[in-house]
Amino acid sequence: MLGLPDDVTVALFDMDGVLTTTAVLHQAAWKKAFDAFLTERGDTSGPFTDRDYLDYVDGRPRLDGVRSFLASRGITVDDEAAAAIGDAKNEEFLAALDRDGARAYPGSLRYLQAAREAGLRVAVVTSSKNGAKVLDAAGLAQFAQHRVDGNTIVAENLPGKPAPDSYLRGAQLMGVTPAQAAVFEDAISGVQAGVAGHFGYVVGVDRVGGGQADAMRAAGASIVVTDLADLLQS
Ligand SMILES: O=P(O)(O)OC[C@H]1O[C@@H](O)[C@H](O)[C@@H](O)[C@@H]1O
Repeated sequence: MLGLPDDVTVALFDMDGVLTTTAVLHQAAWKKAFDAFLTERGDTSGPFTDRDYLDYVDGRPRLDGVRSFLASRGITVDDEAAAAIGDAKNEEFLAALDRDGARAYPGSLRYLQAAREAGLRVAVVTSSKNGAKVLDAAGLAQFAQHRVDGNTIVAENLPGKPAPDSYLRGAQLMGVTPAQAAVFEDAISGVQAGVAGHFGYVVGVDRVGGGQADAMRAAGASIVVTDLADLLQS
């Protein structure tokens, strides 16, 4: 009924782009911050693109995203400069969140309600330090028994996605083995994390089209859907 293997008793949901419509706000905030940085530096490699977001930033903790994108352009900066780009991005993101708000995808809300009715237990595993704020704004905090977020990752010194550690921490908090948990992800780095952690099922949620579904399958996703409600029919 939930479209998952029978031995899966816990769902570990990524947040931005899986449960909430906020992935686009992150992407736009990153573009503003990186383009300002590149312009200021007189860099001629071109502006930050949609492809850059998907390949280097999507799903990763804030500073990992900064480092990963800059490395792709052959740019190295000190810790202070990296943090300043991350801070600028967060200011943009918080302003956009105030302006546009965070909404749950209707299909994701239906899936969470169905999960609750079926007794599937739920945690949220997000790289974002704004996890609590976004879940509250979207009215979804009530569904999650535990949350691993960007603050947990820093406090516990966990390697970020694509490493599996944040999801493994989520499974541990829920008291299950990875084989008993399903991972739900919209980022390639997150699918890779679910596969690396040997989770029982890895659901890729393709919100962008293009080659994303194929890339998720190549990364090892068990199934790719465009909306969580698609799983309710399977
Ligand atoms: O800057 P924050 O809110 O801590 O978020 C870090 C990352 O969190 C992830 O959930 C998003 O996919 C990324 O786009 C974002 O950069």
